[in-house]
Parts: sequence; C-alpha cells; structure tokens
Amino acid sequence: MSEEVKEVKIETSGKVIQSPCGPIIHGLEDVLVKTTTISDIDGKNGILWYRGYRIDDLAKYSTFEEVAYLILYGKLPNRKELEDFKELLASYRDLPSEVYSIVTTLGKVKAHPMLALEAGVAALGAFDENPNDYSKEANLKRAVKLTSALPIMIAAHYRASRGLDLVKPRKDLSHAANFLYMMFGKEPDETSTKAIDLYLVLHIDHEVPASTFATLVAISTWTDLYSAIAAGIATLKGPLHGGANEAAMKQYLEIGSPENARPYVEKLLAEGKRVMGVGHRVYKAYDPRARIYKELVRQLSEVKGNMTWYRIAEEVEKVVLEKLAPKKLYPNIDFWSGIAMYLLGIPYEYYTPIFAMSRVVGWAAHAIEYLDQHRLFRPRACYTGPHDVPYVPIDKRQ
Ligand SMILES: CC(=O)SCCNC(=O)CCNC(=O)[C@H](O)C(C)(C)COP(=O)(O)OP(=O)(O)OC[C@H]1O[C@@H](n2cnc3c(N)ncnc32)[C@H](O)[C@@H]1OP(=O)(O)O
Ligand SMILES: O=C([O-])CC(=O)C(=O)O
Repeated sequence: MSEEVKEVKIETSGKVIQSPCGPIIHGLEDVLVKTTTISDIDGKNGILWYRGYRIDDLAKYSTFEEVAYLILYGKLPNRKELEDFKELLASYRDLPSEVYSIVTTLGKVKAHPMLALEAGVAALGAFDENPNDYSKEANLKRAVKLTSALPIMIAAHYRASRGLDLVKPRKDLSHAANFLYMMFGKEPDETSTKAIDLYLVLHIDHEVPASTFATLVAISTWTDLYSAIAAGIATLKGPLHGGANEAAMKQYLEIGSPENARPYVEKLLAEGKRVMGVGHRVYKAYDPRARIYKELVRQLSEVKGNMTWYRIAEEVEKVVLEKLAPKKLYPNIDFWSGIAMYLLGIPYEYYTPIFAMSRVVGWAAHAIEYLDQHRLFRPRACYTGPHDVPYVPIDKRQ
C-alpha cells in the first residue's frame, strides 16, 4: 500500500462500535483484506461463483476433482489434465506411519476428529521433503498432498475410535468413493458417492470466512502451509462456522419427530437462542449451496427409505422462514448437509472434518494467492485499561 495514503475511509453496512480510539468494525464485517479470483459471493441475491463459474453449473456437471483443479490452477481441466490430476491425487494416498499413529491414538481416546486433523496436518509438515521451499509450485504440490491426506486421517480416526482395523486407501477410486471405502471397508454405491462428491464440490471455497482468514493471518507471517491449514481447521471447528453442521444434526436428533419441530424452534427463539444452520454473515438470502444440497438430501432420503430427518428439517425451515427470514436469516449449507451424512451412516462428529476435507483446497488456494500480494496482518486493539500502575512487590499485594 502507498505510503502517501494517510487517511482511509472504510465503508461498512455492518456493526460499528465506537471506542475511545475510534470506530471498531465489529467482527471485521465487510472489511476487504485482499483481492481474489478464486470465488465470489452475491449475498443479496444468494449467488456463488468459483473462478467465475456459477456453483449451480459446477454442482450439476462437475466432480470434486474437476472443481479442485479449477480452484487450485484457475481453469477447468481438459480430459488429459483431469486424468493427470486424478493420478496425482491418487499417488499421494498415503501417510507416514507416525502421522497414522498420531491420528489413530487421538481416535482411540475419542478426541474430536477436528483435533486429530489439526494435529495430523501439523505432523505431516514434519515430513515435508523441502521445508525451505516456499515457491508457488512447492505450495501447490503441498496443497494436493494435503487434499489426499485429510480423508485418510478422517477415516483412520473413525476406524480407530471404534476399534476397527484400518482400511488402506485405493488408488483406482474417485476421491469421494475412496473416502467412503476407507471409512466402511466396502466399495460405496453410486448414490452415496454422489452425496459425498456434491458435498465436497459445495464446500470447496467461500471467499474469506473466518477459517480462510485464519489461514491467511498465519501465512502472512511466512509460516509454512501445513501450519496455516492447521489454523484453518482449528477455526472451522467452532459451531458458529463449520461446526454448525454437527450442531444442526444434534438439533434434529433432539427434536426427534416432525411434530416436535415447531414447538422446539419457537421455544429456542423465545429463549433468545440460535437455530443452528441458519444465518450468515454475507448471505442475506437463501444460501445457494443449501438450496442445491436440500434437493440431494430429499432424493437420498427417498432412496434410503427414511424421510424423518428431511421432514424434521423441513418443519424447522418453515418456522425459520416465517420468523427469521424477515431479519434476512435463512438456512445455510450446514442446515441440510448433516442429514445426508447421517443417512450414509456417518457419525455427526465427522461432518465438520468432511467439510475441512474439501475446504483444504480453498484454504491452500487463498494462502498461495495471498503470498503474491503479501503483507503481514497486524491490526490494533483499543486499550481501555490503566497505564503506569505503581508496581507492588508480591508480599505487599492484597
Ligand atoms: C459454513 C458456515 O460457516 S455458515 C454459518 C454456520 N453457522 C451457523 O449456522 C450458526 C448459527 N448462525 C449464527 O450464529 C449467525 O447467523 C452467524 C454467526 C453465522 C453470522 O452471524 P453475524 O453475521 O455475526 O450476525 P449476528 O451474530 O450479529 O446476528 C445478527 C442478528 O441475527 C440473529 N441471529 C443470527 N443467527 C441466528 C440464528 N441462527 N438463529 C436466531 N437468530 C440468529 C442474532 O441474534 C442477531 O439478532 P439481534 O440483532 O436481534 O441481536
Ligand atoms: O462464508 C462464511 O462466513 C461461512 C461459510 O459459509 C463458509 O465458509 O462456507
């Protein structure tokens, strides 16, 4: 930024707190931190683009591998590029035994799998072949390696937590199918694979949410990509962000039947609590990913012969549209996504890790992009405590 810029006026439609030092843009709402060509959101109209392509088109016609290529390399692959990329991803389907050991140990003690992912990704950094190579090429290679590594870690944690033998990855399956294969030890059917694949396509990137910002803050210090991704995972875990998919499913389980949905939500709102899977910092309309995935959940529920969870969510949605839509609060992707995972037999603590398994691509792409326009993130806080307090020796303190 130019040294001549002395005064900057930041426009925000968000909440501003007046502090003794000046206005604080609460939660950095609407504050721009970088330029990007990776993804864009029209929050007013509920539209999402990856590299200029509408999410609706990519969801309909592309697989996770194609979209991951798009996010990382900036263009949709042709057939040859796609085959090569799939081969590359498959060639990295392995973990050092020490990393397996860390992840499975955390599985055995029933640690949350997001903690295992944080630890596993950081540990993987210890095995980097060229830790001092910070080039774009080296980081892109790491991004692909990490994309292959996360599903292995999640499945290893799941199996260890249940006392099951590990299932080694297969190189001949798609990213989504291999994940389900490692989880359950059998080749998945097409419907289940599609449910995971679409979940991955819809979660791959979302401009600069809290987790991507955490990744950017970390990479802005010139730390390594593994550490920056671990920061993203740590931040995604919270229930106001990625952890909302787990929280939303727990909400449906607590509701238990479609008839209980209305009184449950009305009581929640009367107590000033939040409906999980609802609301968004940027979308002031229905989240386009939620709209797409809702339809998959409906179809999957029919195939599985279990409409209960879809019906419960539908009833919750009715109350939300009635009572919260006037405040521009609508269902987000986390409202629907957990139900599909539940129908696939995946326990709820794995829903956010599966989100991370996709978002790792977006985190890495944003970190790599930011290194080209790099400046250290270092904001200020307005200190409101006292100064020059007289020092009291320990024996004289009250
Ligand atoms: C993949 C993702 O990360 S998507 C987001 C996933 N998170 C969730 O689903 C958790 C539930 N949702 C929320 O907590 C919020 O909507 C967030 C955190 C996502 C966004 O919140 P913010 O932009 O910070 O909005 P903020 O917290 O200022 O809320 C604005 C108003 O809406 C209300 N509100 C926001 N979300 C909800 C909700 N889910 N249920 C009920 N009321 C809500 C707040 O109480 C507040 O009301 P007030 O102005 O009367 O005090
Ligand atoms: O954009 C956000 O704040 C959260 C979100 O939906 C995502 O990360 O997918």
